[in-house]
Amino acid sequence: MTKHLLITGGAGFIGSNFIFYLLNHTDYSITNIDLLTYAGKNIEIIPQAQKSRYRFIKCDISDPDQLSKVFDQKYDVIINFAAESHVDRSIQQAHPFIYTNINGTFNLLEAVLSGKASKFIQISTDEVYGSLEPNDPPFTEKTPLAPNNPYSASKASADLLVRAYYKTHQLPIMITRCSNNFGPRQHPEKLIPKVITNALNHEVIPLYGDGLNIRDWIYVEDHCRAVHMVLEKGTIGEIYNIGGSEELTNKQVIQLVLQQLGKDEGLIKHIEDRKGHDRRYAMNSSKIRNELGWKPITSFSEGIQKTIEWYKDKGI
Ligand SMILES: NC(=O)c1ccc[n+]([C@@H]2O[C@H](COP(=O)([O-])OP(=O)(O)OC[C@H]3O[C@@H](n4cnc5c(N)ncnc54)[C@H](O)[C@@H]3O)[C@@H](O)[C@H]2O)c1
Ligand SMILES: Cc1cn([C@H]2C[C@H](O)[C@@H](COP(=O)(O)OP(=O)(O)O[C@H]3O[C@H](CO)[C@@H](O)[C@H](O)[C@H]3O)O2)c(=O)[nH]c1=O
Repeated sequence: MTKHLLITGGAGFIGSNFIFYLLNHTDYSITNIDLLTYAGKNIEIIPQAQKSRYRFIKCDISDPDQLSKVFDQKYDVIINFAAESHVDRSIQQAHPFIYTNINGTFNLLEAVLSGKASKFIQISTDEVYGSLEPNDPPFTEKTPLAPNNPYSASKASADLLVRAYYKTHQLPIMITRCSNNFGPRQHPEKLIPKVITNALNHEVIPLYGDGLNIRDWIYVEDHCRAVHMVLEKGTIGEIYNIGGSEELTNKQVIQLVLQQLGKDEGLIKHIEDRKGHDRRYAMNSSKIRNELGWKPITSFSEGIQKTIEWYKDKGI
């Protein structure tokens, strides 16, 4: 029987890529709910052949009244991508992060508890584990949570609520924690789209601090494929780390993107560091690789080429 999924945050970067992935690779029906914040701009035209399997409802997941209206049917799965996602904004103003990332997740868990969906997948982040020193081994699913900024603290709080509903109520949940995504449809407040759009517009590229902070980059479609595998084959109650195993300093990332754009490094400008800036993230993904047979297939350089092409086509 065709599955009917409730996807939250499907107008954002990863959620929209995930919806396109599912529409192209499965026969699932999808209800996409999104508040359409400044980051929710990816409400795109769904091809005619797929329209009958898709609907969009504007909804704030933190508002129980609005949320109750989307449960005009029971869903097989809720996949929660909706979040305030930008660390710099959480340092400026934390309230929306608490409101959406914690309260929103709580409301969705309550909906599952009252029988409105059969399964719940929480889309989380490597940032909940905090920061690594240069020689530390990558994060595993057993690494203790140690978030360092309001965004990551709100995501870790949500993860703990998900865990608690599993332990207390045996709610059928799973959690995925992914490293830094890049690819089409990402908001240009994030590093890679900012480098691409600023460079194409001959604008300065701000590099925080010494530029030697390390992130583990993954092409968004590899993340989408991993979440799909967790949905199909994951074990209830489990956490799955997802990483690209492409550790690069921010300076290297910018240099590689500029090289592929044929642009000059003179555009890079070192600026004041981010407060509480995590030094290094790196993911050990051996659990999802060994248990579910997933691995990333797009190299950093190939993913950057596709991403650049998408932003150029969009007319930046
Ligand atoms: N971007 C990454 O590198 C990355 C890595 C790991 C995990 N994640 C997680 O993946 C998820 C998606 O991240 P993203 O980069 O696509 O974020 P995004 O900011 O691009 O998209 C978030 C979406 O959530 C929607 N939203 C915000 N508040 C809402 C609310 N109250 N109700 C309903 N919708 C709301 C926004 O309108 C937007 O469409 C987030 O949960 C994030 O924590 C992101
Ligand atoms: C926007 C910007 C960022 N940076 C630096 C800060 C970080 O070390 C690195 C990447 O920054 P961002 O693109 O904001 O991503 P980061 O803070 O790592 O967080 C991202 O990756 C996380 C997963 O690790 C996700 O959970 C977050 O939602 C997502 O936003 O680049 C700069 O040097 N200059 C910039 O202008």
